[in-house]
Amino acid sequence: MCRKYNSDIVHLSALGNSIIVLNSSKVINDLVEKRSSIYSSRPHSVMLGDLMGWGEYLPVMPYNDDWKIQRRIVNQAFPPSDIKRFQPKLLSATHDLLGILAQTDDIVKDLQSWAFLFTLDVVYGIHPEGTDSLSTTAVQAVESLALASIPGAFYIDQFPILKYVPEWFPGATFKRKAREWSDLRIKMTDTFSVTKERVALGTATTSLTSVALEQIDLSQNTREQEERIKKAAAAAYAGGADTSVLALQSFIALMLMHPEIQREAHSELDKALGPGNLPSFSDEPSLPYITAILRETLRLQPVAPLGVPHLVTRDDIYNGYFIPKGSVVISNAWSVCHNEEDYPNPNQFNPSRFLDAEGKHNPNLQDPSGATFGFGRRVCPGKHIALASLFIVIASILTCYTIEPELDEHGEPVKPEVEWNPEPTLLNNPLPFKCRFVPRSEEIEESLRRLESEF
Ligand code: HEM
Repeated sequence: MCRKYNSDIVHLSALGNSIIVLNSSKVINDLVEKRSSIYSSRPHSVMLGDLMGWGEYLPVMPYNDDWKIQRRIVNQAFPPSDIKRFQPKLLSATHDLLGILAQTDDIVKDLQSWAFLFTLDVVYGIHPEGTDSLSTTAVQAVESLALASIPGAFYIDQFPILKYVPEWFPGATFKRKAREWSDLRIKMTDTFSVTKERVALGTATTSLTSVALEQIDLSQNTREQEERIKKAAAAAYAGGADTSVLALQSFIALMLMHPEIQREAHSELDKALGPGNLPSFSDEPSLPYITAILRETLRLQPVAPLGVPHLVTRDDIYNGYFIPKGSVVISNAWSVCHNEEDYPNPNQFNPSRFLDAEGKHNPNLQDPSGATFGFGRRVCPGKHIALASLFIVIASILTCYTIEPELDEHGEPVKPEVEWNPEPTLLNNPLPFKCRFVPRSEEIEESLRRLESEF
């Protein structure tokens, strides 16, 4: 539509709702960034907000004073300038993952454990063993959030009156689902009490929750402050886990389809690290190709292609267009990331586009993380943690393994073909695929054995 009407701003009308789609960095910057005081709310969702109870949690709540306070809690714990304090936690979760990849029979499950391990540790300072019930609850709660966020998944959002239908009423399965999913939210939010106890005992490790608890103002209502920390922590936990898994799934799928790019990455890693050594965060400056792979993965397959919708809270005029208060605003990250002017041959997976002729970072090319983590005041507060965790896990997987196609019954490699889900989901996921993680050398196998014995 953007091309057809030669406009990077498009208006849609659906059941009386006004939807504005912004298709270029320029309009997104002009509106969602520069006029962020009126472009930062969220559309109301009956299913997510009222029935499942997520209405007072960061990703779902409207732009108000409570949002600002909860947002500050997360920003103070994750200042972009000081992600270092969480690096050991990210490294530890990555090493746990490395140990199991060679024998994996369910990649998605293993990636979920990695993401929940590091988010649980970063948000609550908890390091559970294996399939701990805390992770299981969180996986289910996040799954329920994702299902309820699928546009049009529940009629209730188009016909809010249905929320008064009793649970036993024929066809009211959405109400039973909402109750079960709300129970999961409550259980997950309660993870807070584990950290609170540890902080009181002096045994807590640094986490979003411990940092926030230490900053509680004892002269004010402490119960209210704790409630906000609880919700901010649960939002960060929920916001971080699924998204990171999807980014990593896309990376693995792209590596499977591009052995030539794996070879290039292996060569950079071997030169920078030497035989048998695993990467650490301090290696990042000498691994520009790995960073380029991360950027290109997020660009080609953005995790949230249409971002998360914002809501305009005041009438506005832009370039002669009237934008009514209450319009839903969709910042089209996909369109920004596939813009041919910035990224020639945008559908091609080509990490080298982010490097200059000497193989260093190309400062003239837009880093797609400016679009893939959202915009304005609602920009993802976990962005820097997410980028750090993805860098270390990508560098570590490529150091240890070659990602290869599965073998057929004759021992021949099956041609890898991965497709991404064409359904209108909020998050972009590759459809299920199989692959093998083949250790790259005996030295690496030895390092992996050492890791296993350490954990
Ligand atoms: C690859 C990983 C990730 C991606 C692609 C991602 C992407 C996003 C996007 C697109 C938004 C919506 C921004 C907007 O409304 O404009 C968002 C919001 C959010 N993200 Fe992330 N995210 C990731 C990881 C994380 C992590 C690791 C955390 C926390 C540890 C986190 C916590 C949140 C929270 C709490 C929000 C809601 C912010 C608000 O509404 O004010 N995310 N994220």
